[in-house]
Amino acid sequence: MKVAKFGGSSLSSSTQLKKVSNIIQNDSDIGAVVVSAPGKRFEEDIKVTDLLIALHANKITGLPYNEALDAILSRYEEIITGLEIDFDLLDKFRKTILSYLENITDNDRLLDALKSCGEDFNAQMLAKYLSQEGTPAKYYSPEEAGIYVTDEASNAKLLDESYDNISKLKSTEEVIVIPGFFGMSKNGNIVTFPRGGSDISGAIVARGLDAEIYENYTDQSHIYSAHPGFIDNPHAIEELTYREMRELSYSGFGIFHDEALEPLYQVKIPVMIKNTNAPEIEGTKIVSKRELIKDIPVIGISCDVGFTAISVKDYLMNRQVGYMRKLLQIFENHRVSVEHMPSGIDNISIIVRNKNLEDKAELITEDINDQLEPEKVETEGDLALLVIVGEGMEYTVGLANKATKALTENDVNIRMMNQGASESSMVFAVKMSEYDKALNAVYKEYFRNID
Ligand SMILES: Nc1ncnc2c1ncn2[C@@H]1O[C@H](COP(=O)(O)OP(=O)(O)O)[C@@H](O)[C@H]1O
Ligand SMILES: N[C@@H](CC(=O)OP(=O)(O)O)C(=O)O
Repeated sequence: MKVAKFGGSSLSSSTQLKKVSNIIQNDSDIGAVVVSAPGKRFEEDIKVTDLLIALHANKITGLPYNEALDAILSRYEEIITGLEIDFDLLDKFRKTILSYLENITDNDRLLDALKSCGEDFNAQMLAKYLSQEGTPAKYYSPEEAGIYVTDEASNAKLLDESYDNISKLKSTEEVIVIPGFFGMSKNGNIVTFPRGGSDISGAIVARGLDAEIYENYTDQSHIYSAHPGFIDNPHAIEELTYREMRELSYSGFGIFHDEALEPLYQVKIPVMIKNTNAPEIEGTKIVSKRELIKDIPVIGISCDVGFTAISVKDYLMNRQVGYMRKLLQIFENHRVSVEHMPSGIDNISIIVRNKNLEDKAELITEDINDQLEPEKVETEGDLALLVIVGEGMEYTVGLANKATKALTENDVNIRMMNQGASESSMVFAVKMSEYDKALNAVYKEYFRNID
């Protein structure tokens, strides 16, 4: 049995929902479907999840919200009309949103409940349409499916008992349709996963139902070796491992959520990335282990922007026992998580994401000066990280040299570099303004002779 997850780009309009329905009807192995909210129909369009977030912002700041509500409902009206399904659904959706707005007093809880509507309504519409088209389908809310999560708003983590609950759905005769992106806490709150989290829901359902394969449908036929928005005609990856995918999606490959691999890797359910607009193309497979390809040690190069390096220089740092612990403690005290820490004998750089650092750089610097009394503390913002990933890198000599050569020849100033302990990744920090140039230079160096 397969579990198929369809992303926002696959469900952005009635035309897209019809394609999704065709895929399900033509593949009797698909036993369960997880859906996202309607995504963008064109470049400047707004995802329904973002419209719901805007509605919430209006509500909590006391601004009128009727226009925001109408913008959301008009997306569903187009789909209901195009699919010619029961028009009463639209009234039901309006009442659901209004009841959340009227009854949920806590702002964070209200945000999660509103965000959940995007996927929840899509799942109800798809189940109706499939049944109408002759493929009996049954909608299950996450609560009905037994998807229970922790109670921290917008940061759901799955409770393990959910897998047993979901497995009870195995005997369902109809195609199961479940909304992605949220679960229910034991306190009865709707709690969403982080953004892009329908991929996580899909993985959870695949594991709960012991699926043979988890198909993840999007608007690309493959995962490419670099973001197709930045590299022309990038190399299409046939197969990559969970470990490679996690590194790449954590650092910029937005096509599949890095946390969606966690439910899968122990039970080794493979993931197929497929295109809703071209389902006949096989796609990219994510597996627990793969054959290494001799001439392709690097599988992908991702690039992510918005980092700051806080660098500390202290003579004989290496001789001071507990120095790193004290330094890291300062970041922990400010609740800032650390991404990388390249170091030398007398210096160390702590690299953090700007969105986690917020405006705490000065306070952290003050604490470092007070508690460690180093020679110098420097902060450099506006950095981008280039992450080069491949299980084959461990066995190939001269790969770092290739990257530094390409960057130097293209006048890109390398601010820092770090080789992961696993030897299956390397990280280069460059100025944010140079990341496009850096990515193109390094990509060409590794993939010049590979189509
Ligand atoms: N290496 C990559 N290969 C393919 N797509 C990528 C890659 N990196 C980023 N993307 C982006 O991921 C997008 C698909 O992910 P997402 O927007 O989450 O889709 P969906 O709405 O289907 O869930 C693509 O349109 C593409 O812009
Ligand atoms: N709709 C949610 C969850 C999600 O996974 O969406 P998508 O499949 O479009 O990435 C979001 O926009 O974050």
